[in-house]
Amino acid sequence: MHGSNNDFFILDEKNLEKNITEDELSTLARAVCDRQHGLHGGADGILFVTSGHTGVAGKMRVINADGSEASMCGNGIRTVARYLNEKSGLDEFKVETMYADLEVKKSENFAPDVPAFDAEISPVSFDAADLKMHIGNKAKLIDDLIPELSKTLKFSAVAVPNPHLITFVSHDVLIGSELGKIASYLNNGENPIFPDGVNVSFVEIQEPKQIFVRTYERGVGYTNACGTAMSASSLMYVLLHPEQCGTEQLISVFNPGGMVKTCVHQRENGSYWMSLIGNATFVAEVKLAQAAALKGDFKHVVWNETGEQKAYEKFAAEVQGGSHK
Ligand SMILES: N[C@H](CCC[C@H](N)C(=O)O)C(=O)O
Repeated sequence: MHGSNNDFFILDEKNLEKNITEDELSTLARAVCDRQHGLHGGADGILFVTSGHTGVAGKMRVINADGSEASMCGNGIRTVARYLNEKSGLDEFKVETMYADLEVKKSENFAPDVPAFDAEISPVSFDAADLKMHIGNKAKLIDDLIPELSKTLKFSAVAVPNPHLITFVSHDVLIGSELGKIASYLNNGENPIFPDGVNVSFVEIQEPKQIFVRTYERGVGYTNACGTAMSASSLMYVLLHPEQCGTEQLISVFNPGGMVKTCVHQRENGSYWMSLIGNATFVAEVKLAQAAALKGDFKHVVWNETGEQKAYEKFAAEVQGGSHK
């Protein structure tokens, strides 16, 4: 399944032939997601769906393509919401994630045969501890320089709850090589600033309430879109450009894979959360022996396409015209 062509294999614990260990789950993700030797061209990660605790329709765990686990996945939770909606018949429910049970609900289709869901993105924190960020004794980083990374770009760091490093840039910088350089340094090999890595996004403001977000993801690399990054970028857009957009206002967020809508909300206690509204496209139903999958042997996979991808590509082509890309 995918959200904005940020694609995942959804693995429902109920379909396992036998229990899977933590190591096997990590090995499985690396095997099936590999873009060269993986399953049907690979994916950006595995979303492992289990029953979860009372009060939720299911639980989502996020395993990146490199086998690392993340606390949240914005595009992913919309696809899990669709998966659970079709299993349960519920249009509005909660999904358990590592740090919170999040509200999801079925939305209006974005286009014919492009189903959409609305997901709560929360909790949000600016604290260095929650970001596992070390920049001197800074407790937060809001629109500030990190000289080790860039002499000119100003960054903001926010956990939603997975960690994001965001900077607002010109179109030329957005499409340049700076993002890859900075994100590779922070994610591939040791670095003292984000020892656990961080998702890095460059954001271009195209017009009021319309931004373009390009992300290099921790544990994956460049993706077509990153839902939590688009949500975090929307929050920083509202906080740093209040003259253009406030809370409770819809933002169009374009990305290399398509477009989503976001909205920033602030609770009575001052904390923020975001709505992330976008497609949840079901590409194919996949059947494969568990032992073969673990070995990266995909010769006997059964792959049944749903036909939805065509409709999504048509939608993405139409909206990209609107993003003065
Ligand atoms: N790579 C992310 C997890 C996947 C998030 C992304 N695919 C999304 O849609 O939010 C991390 O390690 O924090």
